[in-house]
Amino acid sequence: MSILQTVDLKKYYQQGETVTKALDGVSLEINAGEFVSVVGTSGSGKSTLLHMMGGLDSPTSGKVIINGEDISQKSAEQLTVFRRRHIGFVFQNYNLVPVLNVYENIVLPVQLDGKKVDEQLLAEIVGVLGLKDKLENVPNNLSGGQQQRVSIARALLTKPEIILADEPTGNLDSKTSQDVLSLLKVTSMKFHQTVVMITHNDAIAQLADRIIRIEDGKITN
Ligand SMILES: Nc1ncnc2c1ncn2[C@@H]1O[C@H](COP(=O)(O)OP(=O)(O)OP(=O)(O)O)[C@@H](O)[C@H]1O
Repeated sequence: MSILQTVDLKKYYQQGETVTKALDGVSLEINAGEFVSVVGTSGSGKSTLLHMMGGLDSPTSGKVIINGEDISQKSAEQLTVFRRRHIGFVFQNYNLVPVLNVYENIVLPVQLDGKKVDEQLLAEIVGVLGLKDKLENVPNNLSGGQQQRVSIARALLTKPEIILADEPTGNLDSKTSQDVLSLLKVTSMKFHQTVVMITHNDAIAQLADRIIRIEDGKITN
């Protein structure tokens, strides 16, 4: 069953006379539970695609359909709520709040949504990710790999159907990258999530169930 679909998605940027076709007619379908990587060289359109899929930016034309809903039709406020409830983001630079400890960082999106923290799920997630002993640390006292595991825990706790990861291992060495990604794979399977991960690293991409290749804003495979 398709959980995420893009239909002839285009994103053009105009600067003066120049038009950059960051996405130039991308149609793809991702099934529920799939772990997909999006691979392409620098400037090929990967981040633009992920931003459109996550409703962080709107397309020039085309559709993004998540769970049967066309998110391109939503207002900015509707999108904010939709993102918080359905999509988890993992970024290369972790995006943790430095003054909050690990526990506070992980529960922040749930609290922002006015929901009660599922402490049992949280305990399970931090157990799998090996963060049980780190809950009171602030991010600065953690290694890059640990910080990325915190950002994965934060994404998982809101129980999103889809996790969008933009170069999640971009700042990590290759051994830590493999460890963090294996954990992302295990946890997303355990909690029945779909993962779309951007990378320009072919070895990392191979860990996915399927690889989508993008070049000059077009899918090439
Ligand atoms: N806000 C913007 N204004 C103008 N051009 C943009 C903007 N954002 C992206 N682009 C252009 O769109 C194209 C695709 O950019 P995008 O960031 O999606 O590539 P990418 O594959 O993620 O690259 P990288 O791996 O270097 O992050 C590039 O040519 C980029 O310069």
